[in-house]
Amino acid sequence: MGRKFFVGGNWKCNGTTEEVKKIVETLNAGQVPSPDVVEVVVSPPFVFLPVVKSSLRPEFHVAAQNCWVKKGGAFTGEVSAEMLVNLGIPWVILGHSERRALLGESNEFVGDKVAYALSKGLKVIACIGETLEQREAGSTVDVVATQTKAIAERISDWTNVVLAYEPVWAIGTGKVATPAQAQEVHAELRKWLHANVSPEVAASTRIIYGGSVSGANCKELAANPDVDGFLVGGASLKPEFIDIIKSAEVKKSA
Ligand SMILES: O=C(CO)COP(=O)(O)O
Repeated sequence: MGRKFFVGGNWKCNGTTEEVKKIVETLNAGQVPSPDVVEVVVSPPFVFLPVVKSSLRPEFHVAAQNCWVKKGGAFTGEVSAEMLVNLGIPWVILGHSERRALLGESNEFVGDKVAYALSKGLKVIACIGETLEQREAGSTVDVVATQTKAIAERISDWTNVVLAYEPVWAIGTGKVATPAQAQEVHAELRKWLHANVSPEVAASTRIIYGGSVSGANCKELAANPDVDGFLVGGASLKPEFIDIIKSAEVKKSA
């Protein structure tokens, strides 16, 4: 299997030049496990990608927070997958719930984006997750399976995909999923991949958790067998991100 622990930092729409410099300094000074144990990817806003890429320690990588669904052209305000490749940006986050909810990105649109980005050689952190209403209605597994299906139907190779389960009710709310809640959905997703894609893809695809992950709760979450890492929002802007990266050690000793 060998699913390497993955910790992503999604900076969202935050940061000034000065703040970005400070965050990078903190990341560069942090004592973290070796890249054999944990893969670290930080995702600043587009405008800061070049400076972060050039100043960040070399074993950490960068991700864009979005890209356009097809080849660039007359799409004002968009950034294409080709541009990210041209700048040497290896990763992109797609389908974040904030974009799904606020910008109306549908499952199909996200699936198309994932397929296009992969076809251009980008690695993709694909986000899925249910709202509170959906969870309370008992449809969590259906919702995340439908979101995953829209991706699975459009791609044939999962090697460069990390699936980020981010329950919407846990994002930016301080209300983290319990380790049992996270494990349950991750296990269901792996089961879905096993049945609908392949046993190999189910065994090798990293499924990471996002939603109010902090230095205080990361170890307990990381201890779950199907939690292969995190996508961190607010705490990725703070020094505690280093502690979250360190939670990879929990796997090593498991
Ligand atoms: O949306 C997230 C990461 O993509 C999670 O955000 P928070 O960690 O701030 O809840």
